This record gives sequence, structure tokens and C-alpha cells, in this order.
Amino acid sequence: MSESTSLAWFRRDLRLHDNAALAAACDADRVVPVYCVDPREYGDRPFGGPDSFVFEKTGAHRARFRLEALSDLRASLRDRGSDLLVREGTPESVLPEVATTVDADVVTVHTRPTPEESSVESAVESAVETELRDDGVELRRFWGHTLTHVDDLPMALSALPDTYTTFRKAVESAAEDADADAETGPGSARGGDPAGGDPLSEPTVPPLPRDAPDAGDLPAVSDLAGNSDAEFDPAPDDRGVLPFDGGETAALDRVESYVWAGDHLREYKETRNGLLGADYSSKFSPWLNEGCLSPRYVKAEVDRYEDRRVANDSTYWLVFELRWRDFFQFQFAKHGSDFFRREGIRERTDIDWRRDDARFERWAAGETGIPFVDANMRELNATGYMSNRGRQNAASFLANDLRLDWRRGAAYFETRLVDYDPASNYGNWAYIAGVGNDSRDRSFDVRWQAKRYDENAEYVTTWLPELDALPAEYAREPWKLSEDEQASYGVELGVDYPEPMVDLDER
Ligand SMILES: Cc1cc2nc3c(=O)[nH]c(=O)nc-3n(C[C@H](O)[C@H](O)[C@H](O)COP(=O)(O)OP(=O)(O)OC[C@H]3O[C@@H](n4cnc5c(N)ncnc54)[C@H](O)[C@@H]3O)c2cc1C
Repeated sequence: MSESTSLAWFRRDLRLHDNAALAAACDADRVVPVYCVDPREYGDRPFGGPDSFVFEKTGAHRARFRLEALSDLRASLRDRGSDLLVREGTPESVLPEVATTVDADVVTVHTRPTPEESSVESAVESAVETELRDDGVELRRFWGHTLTHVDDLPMALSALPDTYTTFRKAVESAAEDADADAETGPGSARGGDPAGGDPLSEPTVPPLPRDAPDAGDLPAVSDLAGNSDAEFDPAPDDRGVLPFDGGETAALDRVESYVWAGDHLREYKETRNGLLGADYSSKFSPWLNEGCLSPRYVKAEVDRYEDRRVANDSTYWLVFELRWRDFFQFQFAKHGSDFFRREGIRERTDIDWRRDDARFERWAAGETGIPFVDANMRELNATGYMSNRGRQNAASFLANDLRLDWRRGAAYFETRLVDYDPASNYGNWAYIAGVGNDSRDRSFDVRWQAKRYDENAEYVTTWLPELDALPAEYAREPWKLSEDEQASYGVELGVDYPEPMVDLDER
């Protein structure tokens, strides 16, 4: 009998642990792991219909992180006698060719609910059907990037509640019922993934077949993100919260150091709104979004921590936040590309969104004259990361104070964020702009927020050293300085630091 062969198509699931697609691929006798560097994910892209603008799809921070993650995955596979084939090209052109070369029977992949990702899957599916029909090759999709498996949702996707609290309560209660079932009897029969809520263990990956083509080289950051990040300096900025090394190895190290060695999980709920330093929040997001870390693995570590150390509001809250992540993933599965419309899923046509390139550029560069917004934008530009508190304020300022098309801000985040995910990013932006999953006013009073979360102006002066000489109140609100005070502190508004773009007193 001839041996069976599978292609394990890696995308944003760059890990060996809890990887349903890889585990299924490893049921075959021979496995060829492949990654496609898809040119559509890089370079300049238009966005937004008639009023369209151009933005760079993947900036240097995320490109760097992704390449490190690929290199780490390749090293792990090589340690196990396998390898990772890396090809530049669209998956629908690369995969049929590799499948033919190694005589594959099946291609396994993790499916994604977001429109661009799922259209690539469809293109691969039809290429495989058209080109490899006589060979009987099939594309098998697996769900593997959320905490709750799609098959375990307590409702159909079409009936998914559009408010987070209703969603969360339903999912929490279903998870409790499943736990009770697991304790009292046989597990429920569920398709797709044998593990239920538990992470899958790493499969045994067979050696790379001898007839597999050459593994190929990884591209350089400059090959992928050469445009708007011409000044990108791969050396980490020492003001950044973490260096964010890409890859599963660094991801598991971060879980170990945040949860166990540093013992930070016990106070996560109290510290999570911080702005400075490595440990006010988990910083798991880049690894979760490139798939170096599975959310089910994180939840299993939280459970273990609750058993061994403490179960409190903080341990609950980390999982609560992971459910927010799930919420937006499932929302995209329900509403699809409606999320990218300016009117959003709520079809709001009553907001007068403006286009003003100069004002947008000031926001993007961190030159608005509002220190709390500027410091956050400069952190994003320098490091690819911004805290959740910062994202809420920077997004709200663009959407609700400047009233610029919120999607342009979201697209800017898409370029820059090291942890960008379409559902988390556009879902949160739409929410704050008032066109997403909440009918309440979600705008932020940026002055109040700065006072509440950066009272001593430590954060703003870290990223705006030109305000360092000022007392905290003025560093937060430099427009209050009289001319005499500007002279005495040596900070001239309009010269050393911009005049504010809007009068926040008129809010
Ligand atoms: C305008 C805006 C854009 C955003 N864009 C992204 C994005 O592209 N990618 C992204 O992962 N997160 C995004 N977020 C959510 C959140 O800001 C980040 O997940 C968080 O700051 C990452 O840091 P952390 O891992 O330390 O978070 P923690 O506070 O430690 O939270 C743990 C995990 O929970 C998840 N999470 C927490 N808050 C949210 C949330 N509001 N929505 C979805 N998931 C959440 C993340 O996976 C995070 O890693 C955005 C938020 C806003 C307001």
C-alpha cells in the first residue's frame, strides 16, 4: 500500500503545541510543512471605496516578529528531523505545485473567519479542486485560534448576540456545563477537534520526506516592509514595554515569566490599565495573533495557577479578556466585511466623517499637541505596541474628537501594530467610533483619562522628552502654560511642542 502524504499549511498558527491542523497532518505517513509569504500581505494597498486612501499592509514591526516566528518554527521542526518549506507566492499558486511534487493527498490548514483570510482559503480550495482533481487531493480546514471552539458555541453563528456581556455569559455557562459533564460522564461528541476546551499536545512530526523540495530561504524584513518604514531600526527602543521576540519559544517563555516566575497574574486586574513596563498586562497579544501561542494553552495555565497559587478576580479577568478576543472573532464570522464599512454593522449614516490628510498625518505622527495621544502614537510608531488604555484614547481622539474616518485610523494601526489582528483591531475601532458592537457613546475624555492614568505625567514624558522640564499638570496639558511660563520652563508651544489641534475645553 502506498504511503499517505499531507501538506501542513501554516498561516497565523506558527506553533507546534495545540495545533489541530498540524496534528491532523501528522496522521499521514509523510508530512511536508509549508509556509507561503503571500505578496498581498505586504506593500501598499488601497482602502475605503470612493474616498480611498493607501496604506502599507504590514509594517516592519510585525514583519520582523513574523520572520522571527518562522525562523523559530523552522528550528523546532528541524530539531524533530522535519523542516519548514518557505515559498514566496500566493498559497493558491504555491500549494498545488508543492502538493504535486510530493504527491500529497491532503492539505491541512487552520481556517480564519475574517474576509481576506477566508477568501485565500477559498482560492486554495478551488485551485486544488481544479488542478489536482484527478489526484483526489483535499483541503481540510480546522478551527484553532479561539478559546472556545466554534463547535462549542452555545448558539448558531447567525444567532450570536452582538453585545459582549450576553455573549460572555452564554459562553461561560456553556463552559461550566461542559466541565460538569466532563466530571460526571463521557465527553460530548463534537466534530473537528477531539480536545474540547483543552489544548492538544504536540504531535510527533515525521521526518521530512526525501523527495520534498528545498526548504528555501526566509526573506529579510526589508524585502517585506520596505516602504513606509524606511527608518525602521530593528534594535528595540529601550522605552518599549518588551522586545517582543517572535516565535513559540519566546511565547512559552513569556507565559512562564509573566504567570509563574513573576507571579503577575495574581494582580492583573489591578495593573492592566498601566502604561509603562513589561508586566502591567500579559503582553501575550503578538504571540496569540501570529499563532505562536494558543489561547487554550493560556487558559490551561490560568487553571493550573488557580489550583496551585490563587484563584481571584485577576485570574478570572485574564480569561474575561480572552473572551473579548473570541467575541470579535465570532462577530467577524457573523458579519464579515460589513465590519469594514464606514457605517459599520449598525449602519449608522448620521455621522459626518471627514477627510483631512494634514490632520490625519499629525495624529499618526504623534503631533496633535495633546500629550496623552501623542505619547501613545509615538510608542506605537517606535515599538509596534500600545497599551489597551492608549489604544482606546488614540482611537477615540481620531474618531470622536477629530471625526476623521475611523477606518483610516484602523488601517494605520493595521500597518504598525506588532499584534494586529483584523477582528480585534477593526472590531475595537468600530466599537469606539460608535458604529460597532455597542449602541452607547464610547468616546473617551482624553484629558480626564490622562489625569486618571498618568497623573504624574511619567508616561507622557517618557515618550515626549521635550516636556520633561514641566510640572506634571503642564506636561499633561501644556496649552495651559502662559507665555512667561513657557519662557521660564524653556518650552515654547508651536516650536518645541505643537499647539493643540482641538480645544478640549469645548468638548
Ligand atoms: C482601537 C483598538 C485596537 C486594537 N487592536 C488590536 C489588535 O489589532 N490586536 C489585538 O490583539 N488586540 C487589539 N486591541 C485590544 C487590546 O488593546 C490588546 O489586545 C491588548 O492591549 C494587548 O496587550 P496584552 O496582551 O498585554 O493584553 P492583556 O490585557 O494582557 O489581555 C490578554 C489578552 O486578551 C485579549 N484582549 C484584551 N483586550 C482585548 C480587546 N479589547 N479586544 C480583543 N482582545 C482583547 C488579547 O488577546 C490580550 O493579549 C485593540 C484595542 C483597541 C481599543
